[in-house]
Amino acid sequence: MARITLDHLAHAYKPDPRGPQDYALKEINHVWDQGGAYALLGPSGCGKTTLLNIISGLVHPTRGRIRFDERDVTELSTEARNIAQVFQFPVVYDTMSVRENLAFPLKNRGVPRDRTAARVEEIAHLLDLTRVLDRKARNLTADMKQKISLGRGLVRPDVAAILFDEPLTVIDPHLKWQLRSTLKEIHRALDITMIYVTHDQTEALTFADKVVVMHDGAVVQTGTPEELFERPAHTFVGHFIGSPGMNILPCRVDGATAYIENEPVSLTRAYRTLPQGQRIELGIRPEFVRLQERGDGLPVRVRRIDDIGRARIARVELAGNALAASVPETFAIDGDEAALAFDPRHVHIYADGHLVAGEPAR
Ligand SMILES: Nc1ncnc2c1ncn2[C@@H]1O[C@H](COP(=O)(O)OP(=O)(O)OP(=O)(O)O)[C@@H](O)[C@H]1O
Repeated sequence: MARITLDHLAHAYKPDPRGPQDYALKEINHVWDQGGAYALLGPSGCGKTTLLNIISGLVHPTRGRIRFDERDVTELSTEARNIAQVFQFPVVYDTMSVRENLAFPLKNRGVPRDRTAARVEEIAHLLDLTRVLDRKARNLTADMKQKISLGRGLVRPDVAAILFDEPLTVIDPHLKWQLRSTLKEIHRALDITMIYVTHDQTEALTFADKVVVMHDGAVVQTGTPEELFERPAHTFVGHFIGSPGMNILPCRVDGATAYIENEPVSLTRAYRTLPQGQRIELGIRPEFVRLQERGDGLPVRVRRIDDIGRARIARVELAGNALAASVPETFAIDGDEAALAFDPRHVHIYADGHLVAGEPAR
């Protein structure tokens, strides 16, 4: 078990990288605490697998060091790093029984038989595999096989960390929810550092205590699910997390007021020194924008109202910008004219995509 430190780590697949555009992984400095449940979240091609492969030792980084506790492991093989990995597709021995599959990583390392047997029982119990322990893996479904792969990753108690790369890809949708919660419980029970790579925000937010969000080869925010929701550090995080994502609108800011075209929006923070020449935008999540009758608030045109089960979301147009807003249960629309009320505590200001802190408005 270990704390994993990434120290000025960067990677380019090209042999002679010149600018940031040549790096699949731009410089990252990060500490994965011992025992943490982390998700590495981002769209396809953002560099998640590259980073995971650097941690496991499958890829040697172009620059920087990687340490497990105080030990520099940058030059060590995967084997020597003592990392367990679970991939998208099951890695099981078809001719072996489930019990033999689970025992394999321990047998390989010379763990005594009685300890192996007890650990296999424990992991099988956590994954609900007890009743199939003596069946051959060959005859099981893809879901079950992936559970065995998970079990083989989890079975070694001494690993520095377990890395999961999109482990639920082959799992049947109705089982995914169940297995996500199971993995979370297993993390609590085993106290092992786990890093879970996914492009699926639901998987990341259910599994992880801390989520590392990547975009275009760079980490754009590391935070708890609440922090990512409440205070996205980058417009990409606002947009990528949430359903629908954050509304992001071009604006002009004067002290503690933002203007969308000429419509004023009050802010709880003041922005006296916004960077010159950068793209200034306002971000607010649909959950904090309320649709109401024309009168007070920003005038909008309602394009449509979607019922998304737990809420109604209005798609509206404000000064030529498309926005999503919450529709209160009691609100009934007449025609397409309405207004919006922004909760000022949840309005954020961004410069070239990055959150600007501002100061408390007086
Ligand atoms: N072996 C390789 N050689 C050259 N370029 C690569 C290699 N592996 C990945 N890349 C490139 O590096 C970038 C990051 O890829 P990576 O696989 O790390 O992203 P990802 O976020 O894991 O995406 P996905 O979920 O699709 O696997 C992409 O532009 C990809 O094309």
